[in-house]
Amino acid sequence: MENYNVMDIRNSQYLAHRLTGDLRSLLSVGTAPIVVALDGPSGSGKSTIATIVADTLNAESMAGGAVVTVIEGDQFYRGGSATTWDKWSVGEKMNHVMDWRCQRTLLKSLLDTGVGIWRSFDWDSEDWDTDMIPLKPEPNCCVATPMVLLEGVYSARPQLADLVDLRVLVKIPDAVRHDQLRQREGGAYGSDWDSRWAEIEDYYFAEVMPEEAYDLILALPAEG
Ligand SMILES: Nc1ncnc2c1ncn2[C@@H]1O[C@H](COP(=O)(O)OP(=O)(O)OP(=O)(O)O)[C@@H](O)[C@H]1O
Ligand SMILES: Nc1ccn([C@H]2C[C@H](O)[C@@H](COP(=O)(O)O)O2)c(=O)n1
Repeated sequence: MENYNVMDIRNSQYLAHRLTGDLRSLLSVGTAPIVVALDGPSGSGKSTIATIVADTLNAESMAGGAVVTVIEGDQFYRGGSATTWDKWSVGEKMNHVMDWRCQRTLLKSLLDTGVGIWRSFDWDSEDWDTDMIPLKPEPNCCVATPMVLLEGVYSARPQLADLVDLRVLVKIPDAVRHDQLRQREGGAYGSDWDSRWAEIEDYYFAEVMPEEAYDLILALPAEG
């Protein structure tokens, strides 16, 4: 019997397989470019799932060109210093943590012109935890493919709703998610992480985007 309460890459592969099937169907009926938001709490496996889905659908492409373009949500991180962060209300934190205006401009440009240009947060900068908000000097550029997959926590937020065709929530047991975060972040994942990031994620998934606000919940089957 499968155990869904332990960290196992097959669980992300299973979720990716399910999403791939749904997106394949959508691609056969939707008008390109179709915009999909892959949302879920930090560490739930969104990036891993998005990569598997895109690799699978792109490999199937008869014409040889990419079918799915993945845009990584953490490129839009704009959190700032802990001092500034602590002064904000939960709503202000949610509004600031990711630059949804930049995401909006990018998606709109992809839909209107077929091309999008933006600058990513520089996670390698010494200044990542300051109010300076370091951005990489060289811009990113992408062209619209039949499907654009914006992955990242808050990607299904109401401020982007008119540009998004399908809102997907990745839902895995919290204990597994915490193990995945611990694996990725190592020592950086501790009590500070919970107080700094989990508070707004909890607020967002309870008050702003509860499960019923999504078009698709990507969850592992109930055990039994
Ligand atoms: N099913 C899995 N089994 C084991 N490790 C996994 C699984 N899915 C993801 N991981 C690992 O867990 C970590 C978090 O996964 P990933 O980065 O895909 O999540 P995420 O939801 O995109 O996270 P964040 O939102 O914080 O960026 C990564 O180190 C990834 O390699
Ligand atoms: N080093 C850090 C610090 C903070 N985060 C936060 C920001 C989001 O709440 C979340 C990740 O967002 P996603 O990658 O899902 O778009 O965690 C972080 O990721 N890393």
